[in-house]
Amino acid sequence: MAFVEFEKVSKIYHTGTVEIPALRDATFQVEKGEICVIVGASGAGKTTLLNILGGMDTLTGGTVKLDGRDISRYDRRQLTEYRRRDVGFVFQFYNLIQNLTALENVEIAAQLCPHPLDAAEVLREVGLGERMKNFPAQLSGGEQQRVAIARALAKNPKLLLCDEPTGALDYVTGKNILKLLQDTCRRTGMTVVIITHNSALTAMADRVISIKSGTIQSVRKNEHVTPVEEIEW
Ligand SMILES: Nc1ncnc2c1ncn2[C@@H]1O[C@H](COP(=O)(O)OP(=O)(O)OP(=O)(O)O)[C@@H](O)[C@H]1O
Repeated sequence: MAFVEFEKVSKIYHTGTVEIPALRDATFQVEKGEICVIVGASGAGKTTLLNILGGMDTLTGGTVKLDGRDISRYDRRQLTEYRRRDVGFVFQFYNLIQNLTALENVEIAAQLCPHPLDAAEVLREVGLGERMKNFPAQLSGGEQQRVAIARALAKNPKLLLCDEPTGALDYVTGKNILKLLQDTCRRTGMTVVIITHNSALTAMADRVISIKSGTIQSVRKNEHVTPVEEIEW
């Protein structure tokens, strides 16, 4: 049994009388502790897939299991609980609370879950030991994304989901963030799923899933994972 299992997952959005098939029979698996990069063009269905995996959206058909649990049958309350306890999210635009310090942003998320890590310790691990008392506006984009990653990690989640985590960052800063994600995955054994349109990032992944027009095109295990610092794009 794999850690993440998508089995013939479909998602149809309805806007008025128009049906938009965002996912069609999506089937794939991700093993525990892997970095999985899901790559595809704009509109391919990446966010839809990530939202379903993160319990933020429901599916039209199929089955999604995480760690043996069928999350696709969860009701709203169970999904809320799942999002709180089991999933850490990192978004393109950080989504920090502006009037809380870096430390408070991490603490507030940690308070939601039963077995959080120490917020200050996690901030030190992402390289922000000296900036904990700063507000988001006093931090660079890369530092804000580090806070967002610390916030996700402090929940001690089963799964870390990242939606274009470097989309708002310059090249070097983006690379540092990806290195942090790769190092964190290796150090903690956490399963990390990253969605991106940048196919260069597939080199850093243990598993590469390519998606086009809502259909999984290929699922590939990467035999030669490249350290982020050696990837160029
Ligand atoms: N809430 C929604 N209502 C209607 N259609 C939607 C909704 N969300 C997504 N779609 C449609 O579903 C398809 C897949 O969208 P999705 O956002 O998953 O793609 P994506 O690969 O993440 O794209 P991008 O890289 O631009 O974010 C698109 O055709 C999109 O317009």
